[in-house]
Amino acid sequence: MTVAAIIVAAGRGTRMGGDRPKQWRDLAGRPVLAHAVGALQGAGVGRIVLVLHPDDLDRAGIPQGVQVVPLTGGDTRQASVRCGLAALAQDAPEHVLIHDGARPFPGAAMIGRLLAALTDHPGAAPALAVTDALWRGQAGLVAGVQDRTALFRAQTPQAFRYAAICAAHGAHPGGAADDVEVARAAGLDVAIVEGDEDNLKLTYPADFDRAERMAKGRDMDIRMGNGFDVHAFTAGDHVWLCGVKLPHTRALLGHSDADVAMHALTDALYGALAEGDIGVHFPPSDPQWKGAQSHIFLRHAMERVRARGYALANCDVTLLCERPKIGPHQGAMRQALADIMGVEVARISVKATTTEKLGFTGREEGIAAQATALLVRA
Ligand SMILES: Nc1ccn([C@@H]2O[C@H](COP(=O)(O)OP(=O)(O)OP(=O)(O)O)[C@@H](O)[C@H]2O)c(=O)n1
Ligand SMILES: C[C@](O)(CO)[C@H](O)COP(=O)(O)O
Repeated sequence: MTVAAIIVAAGRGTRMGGDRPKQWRDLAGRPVLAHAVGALQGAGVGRIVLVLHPDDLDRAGIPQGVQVVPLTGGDTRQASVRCGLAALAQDAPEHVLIHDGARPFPGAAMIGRLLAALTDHPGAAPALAVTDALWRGQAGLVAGVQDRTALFRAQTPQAFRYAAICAAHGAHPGGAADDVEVARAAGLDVAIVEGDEDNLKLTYPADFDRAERMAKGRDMDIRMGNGFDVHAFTAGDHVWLCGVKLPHTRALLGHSDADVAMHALTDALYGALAEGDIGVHFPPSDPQWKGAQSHIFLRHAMERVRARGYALANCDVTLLCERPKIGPHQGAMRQALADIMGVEVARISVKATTTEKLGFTGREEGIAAQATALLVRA
């Protein structure tokens, strides 16, 4: 399944006011937009198109690792979405998430629910059931009550099969509030997926105050884990370390591919979640894991991280060995781990040390690895 995201951020924020559009205002140390981009990246979305107003293309603080597309063809949200869809056309993804740049906190668990719903439906959108009583008002007085049964508050990202939502936008006359409206006009079913109270849209100044309080609280919701592993050498001609195959005079012995570094990192993630270790999830007594490639374990640990609503802030892996020399392969190892974990390479560190020829690693009887991982609420 290939997934891309479009973040529409070309609005002028007239209801919020202020010296710049709301998505460019500072929220706990970085622009609102950077929170939205970081949250989607943290949820594993690697390809993001950012639709910006032409006046904003030179602004400081445009997030890294995204494709920037200037708004053309109108000044509505819908025009912004169409620009984003067109930008994805050349290498079309199967699924697309369409998100407001003015919503800084789209949670990873909610994004997981949306993508899962696309298996059975062409569209899926997050929403919260209305729980307050609803009134009609007139001249400052309550003029009547409104039945709230089956009413929902719509959020973004709204998720679609890419080809279907492109066709729906192509056929729509314009004037839709969101992409669910466009999809429904084309006859597409859109599943309602549980939204998230934290996924607020910044519309008025009071929303910004609430977001600042939330950002402070979220920054404190962090979890740390560490992992340690050892594998002995045996006869062979290569080792797997951090997902990279290195020619060597020996191999590492193990039930799986014996990627000792990836095992330590996987255990650090499970440890941060207090969800046991690799042996609990993939018992060595189970023959199906014999010879398994270790990326299966690491991917599973990252799925658990996201399902619990966290994102990886950073991780740090240290290999303890005399040989093979790790330095020349550090870049490839960091990239391999980033690809498997679905995070930016800048969040991953790989380094190595010898043990000065002391102990079992010094005698080259095996390799040890340790890892730490820091998780933050997504
Ligand atoms: N021409 C537009 C209008 C809106 N948006 C984006 O659509 C999202 C939701 O829109 P809204 O909250 O209405 O933002 P604004 O249009 O900026 O706000 P206002 O209506 O108060 O001016 C925002 O991320 C906004 O930047 C956009 O990309 N292009
Ligand atoms: C798309 C949206 O975020 C769904 O709630 C919302 O409709 C966009 O903002 P607006 O205030 O309706 O312009």
